[in-house]
Amino acid sequence: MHPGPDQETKASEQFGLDDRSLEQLKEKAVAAKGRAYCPYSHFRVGAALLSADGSIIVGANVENASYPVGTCAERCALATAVTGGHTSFKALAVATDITPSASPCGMCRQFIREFCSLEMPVFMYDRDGRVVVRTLEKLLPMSFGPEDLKGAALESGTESGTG
Ligand SMILES: O=c1ccn([C@H]2C[C@H](O)[C@@H](CO)O2)c(=O)[nH]1
Ligand SMILES: [Zn+2]
Repeated sequence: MHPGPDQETKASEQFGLDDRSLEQLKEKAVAAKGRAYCPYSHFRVGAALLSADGSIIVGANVENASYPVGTCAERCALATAVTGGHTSFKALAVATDITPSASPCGMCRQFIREFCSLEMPVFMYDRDGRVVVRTLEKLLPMSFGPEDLKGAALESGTESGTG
């Protein structure tokens, strides 16, 4: 079976997204892939975030001569979105040139967890535009997030953060 547009439509319905927004999100993730700076791995990744206000913020992987310093497309997009004032997100799309599609690395999953709900869908597009979609909860089960720290602060009476 070819999991093409049919599966996308189902996913958009399942997650309450309109088809047009999802199509734009995919197009922008694929376009962002073209902006990747990856002279070391030659592995292009594009990411696009759908903000609650309907705008789309993109990112791509940006590598470095000191290899570990490079950053992934997902964290690039999120940092850009957050510093642009976006605090709530409806979906994330990631695009690569491989098949089957790649999924966000562990570091990115935790980074996404900080700002996005566990129900948020992550659409992963392969080189042919085929998509696999999973919720953040599915990608990062039993996760640790901001509310866990709040619980600790309340218990010890240090919620002001001043010690
Ligand atoms: O989901 C992923 C996986 C990898 N990369 C980047 C990191 C590095 O620049 C290159 C190879 O790992 O791909 C991403 O941006 N996102
Ligand atoms: Zn990553």
